[in-house]
Amino acid sequence: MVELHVHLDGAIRLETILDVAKKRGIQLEAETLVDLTKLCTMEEPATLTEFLSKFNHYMHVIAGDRDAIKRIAYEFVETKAKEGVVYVEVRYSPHFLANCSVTPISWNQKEGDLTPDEVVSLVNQGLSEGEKDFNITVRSILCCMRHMPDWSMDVVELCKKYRNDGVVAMDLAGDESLNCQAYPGHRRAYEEAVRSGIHRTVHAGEVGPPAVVREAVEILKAERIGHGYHTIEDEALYKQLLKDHMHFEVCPISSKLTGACDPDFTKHPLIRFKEDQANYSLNTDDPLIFNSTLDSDYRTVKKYMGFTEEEFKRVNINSANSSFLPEKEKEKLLKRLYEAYGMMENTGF
Ligand SMILES: O=c1[nH]cnc2c1ncn2[C@H]1C[C@H](O)[C@@H](CO)O1
Repeated sequence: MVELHVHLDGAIRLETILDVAKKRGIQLEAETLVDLTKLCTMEEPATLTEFLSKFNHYMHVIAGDRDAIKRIAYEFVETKAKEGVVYVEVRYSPHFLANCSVTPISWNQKEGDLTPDEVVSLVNQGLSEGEKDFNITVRSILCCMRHMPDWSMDVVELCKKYRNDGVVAMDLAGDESLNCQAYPGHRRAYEEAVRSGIHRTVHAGEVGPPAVVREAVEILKAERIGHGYHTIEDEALYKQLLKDHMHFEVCPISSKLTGACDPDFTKHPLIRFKEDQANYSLNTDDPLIFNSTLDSDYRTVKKYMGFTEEEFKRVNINSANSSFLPEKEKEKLLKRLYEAYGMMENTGF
């Protein structure tokens, strides 16, 4: 399987949070695994804002700690390898994990000496050690945050600096009610990304209207759309994106629990994407918070949306094709998939 949309800070092991908190002498609101699970995970549909508030319960444990940051990256790779993923692009905000050279410092941390730049270097180390030990390919995407436009230029500069060290693209995450007209910092950063050949994805149309998707494509020059469910409410835009083979990074379980989509999966926009043979991937988004795995997302769409093995193959080949790997590496990944699926190379979809 190929996974293109998963947040590193939404994919931390609860055991690791408990362990690091103990080592650092940090007080948590929950002291046992059972209580921490209740605190950090969601079972019922809520809102994106409620979902985003879950990060407040544990990010202060990991942020600012070099060992912890490297560890979550390494463990992430182990988890994905066990799930049967062969290629994954994992995303995070370097600024959220830093405690210096960033304003404001997040999660009520005291100022320290860990910069966003060093965070990227630590995550890269953890990911590449994991790649070697678990034999899968991992690349990363650095996130700008909607409410922090002053960080965005930094993010694109970090993408440029680490482009030969596993960083393949930039993203814009967070609360999409904050549009880019009001926040020109993001637009400037995305313009710089285009100029420098940095790949671009944008969270859009997850809970927001099709206008946010249009802005992502037309102004930010997004090459992929994070979620994008509400695109189908603007038929002309949707048809145009279908024609352009725009890639939608779909996260089924996430879309129910964040309140992005109707909780009745049989009414999900993904069904329309499937019927139209759109270009999309299937992803976990934040498996820690949704208490999910890539397998549970696949099982969900199989059970409620009539997904077949053929469609899963098509989805993964499209995902590999829409990955932000350079052409040569993309070809290698596609070859690995074709072989695993027992397909000839030219029988793609
Ligand atoms: O599904 C999401 N929509 C918008 N923002 C999100 C989602 N999942 C995680 N994030 C935010 C919270 C994380 O701290 C940040 C970077 O990974 O991205």
